[in-house]
Amino acid sequence: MIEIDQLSFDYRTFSKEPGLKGALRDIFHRQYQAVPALKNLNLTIQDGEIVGLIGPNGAGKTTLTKLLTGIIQPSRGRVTVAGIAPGSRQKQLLRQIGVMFGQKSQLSWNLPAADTLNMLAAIYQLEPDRYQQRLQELCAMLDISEIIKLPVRKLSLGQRIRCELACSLIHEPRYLFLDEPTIGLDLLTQEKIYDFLKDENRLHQTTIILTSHNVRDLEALAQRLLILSKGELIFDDKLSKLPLQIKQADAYCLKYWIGDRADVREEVIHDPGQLFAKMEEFRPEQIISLSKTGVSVEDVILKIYQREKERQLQE
Ligand SMILES: Nc1ncnc2c1ncn2[C@@H]1O[C@H](COP(=O)(O)OP(=O)(O)OP(=O)(O)O)[C@@H](O)[C@H]1O
Repeated sequence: MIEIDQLSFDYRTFSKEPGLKGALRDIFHRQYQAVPALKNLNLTIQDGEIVGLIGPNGAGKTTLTKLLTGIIQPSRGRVTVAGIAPGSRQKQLLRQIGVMFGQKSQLSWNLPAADTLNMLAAIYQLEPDRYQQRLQELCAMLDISEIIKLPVRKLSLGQRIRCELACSLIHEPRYLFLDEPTIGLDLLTQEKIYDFLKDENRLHQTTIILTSHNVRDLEALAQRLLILSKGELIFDDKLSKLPLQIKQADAYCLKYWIGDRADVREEVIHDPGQLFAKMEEFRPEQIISLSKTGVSVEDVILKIYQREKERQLQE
């Protein structure tokens, strides 16, 4: 379980004066400022959950991931993962954490991914049989048996990301942190990654914290959505509970003819149940078209960002 209690984090920064004089002045009278990145966050994530984390640039998502993986320590408040403070960097916890950044690689450019996997097995002191078994499982699930033998520089982005995922999961972590895992990937490869992550979560009850600006990722995977804005949690619920009702936003436009073919009618129906009932009334040839319209989850999230920005400007 991940428990976050009144968690705050401030970066300490200073402004640099321009020119040589400014640089000299800075040495003796440096003006420090605290940049609040997270403010009094309260949150509990149960084991086995897939949680999507989203928010505008600068909202504090990376800071939260860094706190949860022990890269930085809280300024105030408390965070524990499996009952241990990540900042303590205890081996017992680090072995249970896997991290993958879509934009940063943990692979060596000139070496095959298999070498990195072997190195990780040594670092995590994986028992040889267990390692081989896990490697085979990941190779089969990610379809990388041949790819891991090639130098990383020869791989496509999609192939590399699949190898990165294998590296993040080779030690069977209970908590997986993913940051923009599908950035730059084509739709088909994105789907493959979604299927893999769903299987990994189902088979091993891996808790997944997914940070992404790609709403498709969140729709495909996240059982729960967290929206951060200016270091505060402004939404924590299922996607279907987004404030502008998605149900109402979804609309089905049914076009059909009755009597003679010239009598064409169009109806907009919101409830899928009603839609099916309506379609039962017709013979298949009477239905001219059926299309889905309405507001997408992406539109709703954009509206939330805009509303938050307006609220912050008014304050
Ligand atoms: N090393 C740093 N020193 C000072 N301020 C920082 C530092 N890193 C981040 N910040 C500030 O902390 C706040 C949160 O940044 P963070 O990187 O966590 O946001 P984010 O939600 O991950 O953004 P993005 O979507 O752009 O990656 C921002 O105001 C940012 O300017």
